[in-house]
Amino acid sequence: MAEYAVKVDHISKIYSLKNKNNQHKSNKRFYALKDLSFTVEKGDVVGILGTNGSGKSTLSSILAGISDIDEGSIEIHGEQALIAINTGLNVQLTGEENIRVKGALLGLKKKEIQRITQSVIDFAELGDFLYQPVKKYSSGMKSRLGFSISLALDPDIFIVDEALSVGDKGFAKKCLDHMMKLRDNEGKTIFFVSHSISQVQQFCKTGMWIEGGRLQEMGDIETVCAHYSEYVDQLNALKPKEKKKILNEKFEERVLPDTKQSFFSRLLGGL
Ligand SMILES: Nc1ncnc2c1ncn2[C@@H]1O[C@H](COP(=O)(O)OP(=O)(O)OP(=O)(O)O)[C@@H](O)[C@H]1O
Repeated sequence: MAEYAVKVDHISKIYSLKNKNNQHKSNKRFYALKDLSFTVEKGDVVGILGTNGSGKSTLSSILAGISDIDEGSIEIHGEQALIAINTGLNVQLTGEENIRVKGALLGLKKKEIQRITQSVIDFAELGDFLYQPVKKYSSGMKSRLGFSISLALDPDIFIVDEALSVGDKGFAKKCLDHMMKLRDNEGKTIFFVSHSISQVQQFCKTGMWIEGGRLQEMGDIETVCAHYSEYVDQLNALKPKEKKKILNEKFEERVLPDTKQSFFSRLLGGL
């Protein structure tokens, strides 16, 4: 049996960019993630850091098996669950129906679905809202439901993408305490995406810093958090004009050269 939970080998994710008028996809392509390689051992708790648009959610959905990769390969050992804002819930259905649908999709028996429902009732503390359509939930309530369903399904690998940022502080603490128990007593593998450096530092063993779609640094949580904080402070200290210039350069580095040649360049190439 492999000792690692995840092995990622030179993966990239490419998106097509739309033209300015937003009507058609252009032939410009963009690296949301570029050439990432890393291994995560079973039982590790990895905090994923990075500024806006750096690629954290893209990586989360790849690790959860929801999004494909365009280059490289990925090996996952164990069942994964993504816990993210607005993911995995059908808003037309009630909370309780969402549990039943999820259970049925996973091929669970009626008794197991009942156990999960009870566990969600106890953990989410949504009261009668569990029987209301999810479209009537606040974002914090959706987070409570999504989190509680994933905990009850008991996967091997949790991918928590900013899911605690919308709930109230009490619920966030309850979730973190619960995940700490899973980390310490059950050796679950956890990926934890958050903009709260202190939360990541407190909870995770390993730090992963993604910047501009690339893996900037991975290692001991204290070191990675210190380097990332320093970078954010430096970025924030820049004048708006300088900051804009750097962000534009970083964006251009991620754009692939046009693959489709214009009519004239094809004509000239043929000469
Ligand atoms: N479906 C898509 N089509 C085109 N581009 C996309 C798509 N999804 C994400 N991107 C782009 O890929 C890049 C990485 O996005 P991602 O959501 O992974 O960043 P992030 O680090 O999670 O950001 P944030 O901290 O703001 O949540 C961004 O530039 C984003 O605009």
